Amino acid sequence: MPSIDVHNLSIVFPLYHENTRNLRNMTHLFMSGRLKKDQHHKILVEGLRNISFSLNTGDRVGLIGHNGAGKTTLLRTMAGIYEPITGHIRIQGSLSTLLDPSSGMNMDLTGRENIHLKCLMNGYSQKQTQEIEESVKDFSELGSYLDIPVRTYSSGMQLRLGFGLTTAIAPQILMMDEWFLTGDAGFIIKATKRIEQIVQKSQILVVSTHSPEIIIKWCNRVLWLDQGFLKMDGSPEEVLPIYLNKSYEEILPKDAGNNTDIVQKE
Ligand SMILES: Nc1ncnc2c1ncn2[C@@H]1O[C@H](COP(=O)(O)OP(=O)(O)OP(=O)(O)O)[C@@H](O)[C@H]1O
Repeated sequence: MPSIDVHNLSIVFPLYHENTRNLRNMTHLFMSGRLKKDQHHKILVEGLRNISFSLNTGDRVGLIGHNGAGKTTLLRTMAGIYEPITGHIRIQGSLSTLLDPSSGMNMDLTGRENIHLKCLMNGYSQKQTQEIEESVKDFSELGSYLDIPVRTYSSGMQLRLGFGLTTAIAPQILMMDEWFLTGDAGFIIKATKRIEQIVQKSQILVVSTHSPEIIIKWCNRVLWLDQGFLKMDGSPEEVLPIYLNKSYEEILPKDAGNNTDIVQKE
């Protein structure tokens, strides 16, 4: 069964930029107590501070928190991009991430070659590879661009390819940053539909978002990060009213009762 166990996790970032000597630029970080000095007097920012939680099958988690709270850092650490300085993360199950459109993509290869490479790395059969290629081709609408190097793509084209490829097969665990649902209006509609299909099939979802609508639609659990700490862990009904300082009825989208494509909550 897929699961995620995060225990006493802390992440720090060294600050190398010369502006770190300018105290005015750093006031908000000083105020929050998130700046430290190491033994060489280098300034460090605490991205995450002593976080613990466990996720199991059926958990559809919305990560919320104000700018700089640590949402992206937590997603990136769970995805294995950042190394914890203390604590540990244990993940069981197949994991896909929608964090960076070009991540895992070889920019010198064509879109089609990248599809084949990913399928090869995942050990997919020839038949599965053909199906994935068809699915990505349809979704991305890249046409003949699929046969030229990815480095020549616009950022929107990279997004279509990365999104199409990552969502072609439903993983057991899906992690995504909500900014993935940006782009032109047509793409957002298409991407939202595809995400909703994959969200229904995935057994654990973690989405970082500033949107209460996404949480109400997709999530049955909310982790509220504040200044790098885990401030609250509960259902949307429990956490959102406190976070937004509104009643749950005020937060509910007006058409919530009529929405037919809402993901079923466990
Ligand atoms: N590469 C980095 N180097 C230095 N500091 C960083 C780095 N990445 C993040 N931080 C710091 O870590 C803290 C958490 O940042 P993070 O990007 O995780 O926040 P967030 O909740 O995702 O914010 P937002 O909603 O604005 O995207 C912030 O104080 C940020 O300045």
